[in-house]
Amino acid sequence: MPVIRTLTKVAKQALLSTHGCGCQPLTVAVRKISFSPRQVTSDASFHSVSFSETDHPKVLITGGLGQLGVGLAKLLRKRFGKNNVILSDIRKPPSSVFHSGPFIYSDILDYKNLREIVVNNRITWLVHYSALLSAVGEANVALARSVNITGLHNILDIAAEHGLRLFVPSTIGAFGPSSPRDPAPDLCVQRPRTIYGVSKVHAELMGEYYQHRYGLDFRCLRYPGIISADSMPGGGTTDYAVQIFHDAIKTGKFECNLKPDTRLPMMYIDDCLRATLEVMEAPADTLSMRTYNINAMSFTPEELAQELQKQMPELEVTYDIDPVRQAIADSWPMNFDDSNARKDWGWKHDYDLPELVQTMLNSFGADTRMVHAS
Ligand SMILES: NC(=O)c1ccc[n+]([C@@H]2O[C@H](COP(=O)([O-])OP(=O)(O)OC[C@H]3O[C@@H](n4cnc5c(N)ncnc54)[C@H](O)[C@@H]3O)[C@@H](O)[C@H]2O)c1
Ligand SMILES: C[C@@H](O)[C@H](N)C(=O)O
Repeated sequence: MPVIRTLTKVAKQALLSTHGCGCQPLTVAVRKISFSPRQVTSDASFHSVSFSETDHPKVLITGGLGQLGVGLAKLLRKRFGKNNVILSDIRKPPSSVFHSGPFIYSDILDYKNLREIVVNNRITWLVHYSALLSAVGEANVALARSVNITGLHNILDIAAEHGLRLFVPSTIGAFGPSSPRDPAPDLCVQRPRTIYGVSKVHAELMGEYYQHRYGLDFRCLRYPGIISADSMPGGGTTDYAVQIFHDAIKTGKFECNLKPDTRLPMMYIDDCLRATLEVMEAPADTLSMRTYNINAMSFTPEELAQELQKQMPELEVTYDIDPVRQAIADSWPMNFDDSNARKDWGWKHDYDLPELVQTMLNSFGADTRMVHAS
């Protein structure tokens, strides 16, 4: 590829001018030079902006209006200050979000616009949440390929060019039917059968490649299905585990689109967002790898319903299986081995199934009483 050829030439020239003999391995020289994988000319002068240890990061979150972004912004703003965390998306923010801190329009398919945002706001950390999830991805493969793969390429190049610390979430969906399922370790066969999963394996590999090749500070967690009370999921296979709370409280009934014995790894949103902050703050030398599984609990729809029924005995759960979602779920791990995250940077979850159910019901207030009474 011409870009790679140009980069190799630049790297070789830099190597020769710095070390004379040029006897160091090329990869070492490449890591030391903060050049961009895109838009590099042979006479470009490379420099990186340095920040003092006490500076807070300046964070940009892409795809920030989905299930996870607003909660992450809240957590990061508490830690780094309101104005140091910018939420972005292509959708119009609700007024509560718009008034809670900086929000900006950003389409990750628009490379120049992304670069302008990073430069003008002196961004140092990028959290890349934009994606099409597993079920909506299967319904629109072309768009999923574009957002999840082309969009990621833009993000990687911007991050490498501007020396950003980059977080890209991966997922249980990055595994497939030939992966070990109970539990899935960090390193094993990954042959997912969805465009979502394929794009996430691609993201893991590209991020790690950019880390080795260009010194990009890439960090990635494979999230389980995430459960939250005040934000709705964006079209995934694990959505049922959020919807059940809404329907239980509103109507006392829930129709599940997965079979009662479909076991999947799940996590309460607070654990997920805290893990994200923790891995972003972890000193680089504690990270023996750049893509980690994180785990909390693992349950089936039947087990979740039973836990809910302890507090809402009248809850009726029926099953009407969605074949697309069921096939996806059947190809995913039932459990995650996250021992490397626990060992390397001290990952520890707070919420198991009983605490999750209690916390979700508490978030919905006293509404459970209405169902009990009806
Ligand atoms: N929620 C989960 O259970 C879960 C589990 C594993 C991994 N993840 C990952 O975490 C990240 C966030 O997940 P989420 O649940 O908040 O997703 P979501 O589907 O709720 O939100 C994704 C956001 O991306 C935005 N988006 C779409 N196209 C865009 C574009 N061209 N430019 C900019 N933004 C665009 C959408 O408007 C949306 O707000 C995703 O990468 C997802 O793969 C989520
Ligand atoms: C698991 C995760 O990646 C997402 N919630 C999905 O089901 O697609």
